[in-house]
Amino acid sequence: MGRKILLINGPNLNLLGTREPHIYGNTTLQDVVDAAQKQAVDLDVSLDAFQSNWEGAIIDRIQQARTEGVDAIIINPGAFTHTSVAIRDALLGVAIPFVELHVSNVHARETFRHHSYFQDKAVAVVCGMGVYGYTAALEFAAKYMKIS
Ligand SMILES: O=C1C[C@@](O)(C(=O)O)C[C@@H](O)[C@@H]1O
Repeated sequence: MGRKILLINGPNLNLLGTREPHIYGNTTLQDVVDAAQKQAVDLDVSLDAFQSNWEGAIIDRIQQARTEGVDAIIINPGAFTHTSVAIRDALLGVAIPFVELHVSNVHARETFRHHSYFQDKAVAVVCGMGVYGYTAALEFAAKYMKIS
């Protein structure tokens, strides 16, 4: 088995597929996770997926990742992207390389979405590819991302 990858989705991403479909599309989070699990088998990596609407739960999950030997994290922090120093600190605290992911092109939206507390620390930032971004990020994390 290859790398151990953790996929984290933050607040309101449980509503994917029904939430503002003109922005986020019609694919549900369950569909995204199922497709990612199939892709993980093909890529010979182990994938664990976690979603929470709670900042503290996301921080706890990130801290747990260190004890599990997770090699890489893919995170869509949702609105916490633009607010959370605490999640940023958690990612830096565990020192696990991560990819920041957004379904929508945040730079083409409201100005408050242009700033990210993660972008300067992420190995890569994926945005505006719709849910295909999850496929791209997983392939990158499994095959090309440098891990320490
Ligand atoms: O909840 C989200 C989803 C998002 O991270 C995206 O996937 O495009 C973009 C964020 O600005 C927003 O708050």
